[in-house]
Amino acid sequence: MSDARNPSVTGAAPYDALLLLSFGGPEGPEDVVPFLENVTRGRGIPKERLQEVGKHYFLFGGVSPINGQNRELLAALREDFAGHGLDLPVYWGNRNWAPYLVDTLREIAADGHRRIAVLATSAYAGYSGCRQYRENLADALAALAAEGLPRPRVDMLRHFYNHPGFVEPMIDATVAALGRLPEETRAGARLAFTTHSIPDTMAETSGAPDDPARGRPGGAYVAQHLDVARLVAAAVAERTGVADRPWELVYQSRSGAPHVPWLEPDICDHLEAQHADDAPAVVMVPIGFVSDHMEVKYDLDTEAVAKAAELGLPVARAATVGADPRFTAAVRELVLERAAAERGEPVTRRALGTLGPSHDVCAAACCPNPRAPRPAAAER
Ligand SMILES: CC1=C(CCC(=O)O)c2cc3nc(cc4[nH]c(cc5[nH]c(cc1n2)c(C)c5CCC(=O)O)c(CCC(=O)O)c4C)C(CCC(=O)O)=C3C
Ligand SMILES: [Fe+2]
Repeated sequence: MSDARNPSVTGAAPYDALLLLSFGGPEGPEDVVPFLENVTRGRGIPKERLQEVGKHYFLFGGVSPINGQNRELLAALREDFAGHGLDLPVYWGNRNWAPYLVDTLREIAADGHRRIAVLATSAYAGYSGCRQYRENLADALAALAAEGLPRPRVDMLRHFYNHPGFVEPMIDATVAALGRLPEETRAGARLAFTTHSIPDTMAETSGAPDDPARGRPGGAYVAQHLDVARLVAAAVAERTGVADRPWELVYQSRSGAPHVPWLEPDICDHLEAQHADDAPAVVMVPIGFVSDHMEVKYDLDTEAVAKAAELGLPVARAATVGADPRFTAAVRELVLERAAAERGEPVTRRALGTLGPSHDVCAAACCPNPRAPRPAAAER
């Protein structure tokens, strides 16, 4: 018997598995070049940029922290689900490194699962965090079909950038980072919210076709980040009693050819400008990332920290959400919410800020591929 008011009884039906879908990263020096080849296949990233990024990985022994973090998240999700009577197996597959998505989907199919909820480890709209994952799913499903295997139906869970379980840990992390600054700089310290830079054109076309931000400078990608930045800044103001602390949304990890415009300013240029403007200190808050992977470890903790040291500007970096129990609870909530919606039951979709919950099912024109249209799964 199912009871719509009690998720632990109703469970996640119609879903019979959750797939954690992520980027993947190298796990040793010999993995670095093949990993980068996987990432950049057909993307026109200059060779010099690839050599440069390869160096970032070699600096850390050729090991990206991202796979370890996903293993932690996977374990935390399983524990959270078990602790709340949610009997739903959780699988993990990546776009660019083992365990590869296609292998995980084969395993899911072999285990008899036919309807899968998918959580991409990417909080915001945009080609890289939305459609590209759905293209990867379409490719993997096509490979299963070619092998004569049953293809599970896959549904992507909505973007979680404004879910309280994602935003609240960031507020705590920002307050904690302020506390690590020299005491006399804390009240005047400024906040630099950082995210992955993307090409301007990719930003402008990000989001659903009927999203009011679509087509405006920065599109849904920037609008969503600004909403989160405002939320965190307002909560931090309340918690610290500093009402007018300056903040800005800035970017990092730019790649691509120099003549192609990408979102700016870069975090390092921003630190220089803050120093020139007599900022006593800056807290870098990586709101664009769900865990401390290479973008955070190198571009912020190594490069931006070195820039700040050169300037004599005190900086601290706020922690990412990682496997915070509020985040694993949010994932459980998103699964149960979508499952209820698929069963045709009324649902409450929790979301902070001004933009409301993101759509459940992407339109065919959501977050278009900047190069050429390709088949994508999980869309109307
Ligand atoms: C929006 C966004 C996110 C955040 C959302 C999300 O998390 O999904 C993200 C995450 C990540 N990006 C990552 C790594 C890389 N991204 C690259 C290249 C690119 N990223 C882009 C965008 C994004 N990327 C774009 C527009 C490109 C240009 C090429 C293209 O048009 O696709 C390249 C190529 C070399 C370079 O130029 O950097 C690498 C190695 C890793 C793994 C880190 C680790 O190993 O720990 C993660 C989590
Ligand atoms: Fe990236």
